[in-house]
Amino acid sequence: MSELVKFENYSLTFKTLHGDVRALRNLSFTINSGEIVALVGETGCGKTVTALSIIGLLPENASQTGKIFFKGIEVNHENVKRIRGKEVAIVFQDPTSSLNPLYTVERQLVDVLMSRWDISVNKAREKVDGLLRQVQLFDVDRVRRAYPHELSGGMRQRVMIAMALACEPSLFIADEPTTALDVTVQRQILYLIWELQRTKKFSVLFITHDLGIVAQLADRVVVMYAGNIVEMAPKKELFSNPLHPYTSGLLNCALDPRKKKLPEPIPGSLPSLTEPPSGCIFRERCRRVQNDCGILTPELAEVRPSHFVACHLWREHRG
Ligand SMILES: Nc1ncnc2c1ncn2[C@@H]1O[C@H](COP(=O)(O)OP(=O)(O)OP(=O)(O)O)[C@@H](O)[C@H]1O
Repeated sequence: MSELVKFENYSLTFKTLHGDVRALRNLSFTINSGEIVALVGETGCGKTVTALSIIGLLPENASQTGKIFFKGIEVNHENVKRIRGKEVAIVFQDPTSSLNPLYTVERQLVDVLMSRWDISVNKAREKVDGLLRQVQLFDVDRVRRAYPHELSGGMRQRVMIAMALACEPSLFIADEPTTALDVTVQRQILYLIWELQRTKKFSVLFITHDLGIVAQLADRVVVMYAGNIVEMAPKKELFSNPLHPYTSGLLNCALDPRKKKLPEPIPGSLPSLTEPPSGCIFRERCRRVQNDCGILTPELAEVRPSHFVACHLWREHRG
């Protein structure tokens, strides 16, 4: 498998009136061609800004260090526009805010097709039916003419996915695409993404805090905590052998209908990103904290094949 996206010691800071928010710290990971990588972690841990960094959609108060490569070429101000909306398509949680309420579905798909492929309106119109069918919107005539408010949440999300497909991306980023939908529609949309990935072979960066989704969809999992990658492994390995206390905590938190008791939450909350604690970023909430944890920052290291963890507990196992 070749590397499609590579983060190399990438850090991102937001300058604010209350100080520097260290949103991402020293991220190093890859998304390979044709794989589904799940990015998981609590709200505010940096999942969305990681995705936005790939397509350079960052606000003016952001400053970055380190590098991001796309297909082996470093992403910069000049080439990022060729990547955004062309090589990389993104679908967000709330399709309502991503769609233009004043335009029909057809108009919005035509706009995307024309700007991506530099084709005529008529050529673009011809492609709309095919795209709607690919996302299983079979009532094509009605959907083409519909405004976003005339569609259900699930249908709107399918339209968003159709807009992403119109770009024929190499990377499809799905940022909590099912969080706003009810459970049955959620499953349908997930299945659709999975099926499209299998046929079109694009890579997927799937952002979620739902480990149930990860268990079904992902090939590999990257666990983030307060802007840091704390663990990274193939899905089966991560679920059967979680090494970081934070990952274990997340897995324990998952609701299991077979258990009689409510799962125990991870105590405490995310640390300040303006004044992060010294040493290990997770130590204030960790049940297995040791003396070293307050002094040394654990590095992400491979302790089993393809299994990386940033935790002093596994220091002896580093390769
Ligand atoms: N423009 C900004 N200025 C200052 N801080 C920001 C800005 N954008 C994001 N942040 C901060 O960066 C951190 C990471 O945010 P991000 O949206 O990536 O989290 P997330 O893991 O995607 O959360 P969620 O699951 O809620 O979407 C948060 O602490 C957030 O407040």
